[in-house]
Amino acid sequence: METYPITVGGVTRHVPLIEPLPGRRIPLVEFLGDPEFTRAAAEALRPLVPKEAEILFTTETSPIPLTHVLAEALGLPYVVARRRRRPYMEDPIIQEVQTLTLGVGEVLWLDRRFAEKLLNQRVVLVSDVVASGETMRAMEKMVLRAGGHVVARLAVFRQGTPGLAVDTVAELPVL
Ligand SMILES: O=P(O)(O)OC[C@H]1O[C@H](OP(=O)(O)OP(=O)(O)O)[C@H](O)[C@@H]1O
Ligand SMILES: Nc1ncnc2[nH]cnc12
Repeated sequence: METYPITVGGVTRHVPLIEPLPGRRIPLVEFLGDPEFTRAAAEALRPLVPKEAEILFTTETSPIPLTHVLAEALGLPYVVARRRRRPYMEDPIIQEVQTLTLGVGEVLWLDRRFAEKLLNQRVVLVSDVVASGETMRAMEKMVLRAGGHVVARLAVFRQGTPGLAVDTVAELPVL
């Protein structure tokens, strides 16, 4: 399998080059199962978190360990939007995502008991990769619908030109 080197915070990984759409190859970022890479990325993002931040908000799947490590370092709680409806969800916030970066549309789900944690809070959006920016846009809508205020949008890697402003610490190529 062809790989591509990606580096953040002085830690390098040779990750698979995938082709989610014909003629568009991208390095696949994955934090799951890699504590050293995850810690390096969280440390790189940490200075970008505004002092007034009260809670972090992320999505399944790969950004979860990243957000967990960052939240622990900051002493802040975090909330995770799911990518599938779970049977125990009550009155969830349901948000469509228009992204086709990986060739599929998505829906994000946030159980009301977690949405309540965002009410009147200063929220930081956290992701691993921002490409089209549509996932971030959907996350922001969810925070607004939950009654929170977004004070920063952060991702480790930027890929191409996202459709909204996101602070990042490294670039990914589209090959
Ligand atoms: O800016 P966008 O074009 O919206 O792309 C970025 C999104 O894509 C990735 O999720 P992915 O679909 O890989 O989910 P996974 O972590 O569950 O594999 C990433 O975690 C962001 O959520
Ligand atoms: N390079 C990438 N790695 C993982 N998830 C992604 N989503 C969009 N681009 C991605």
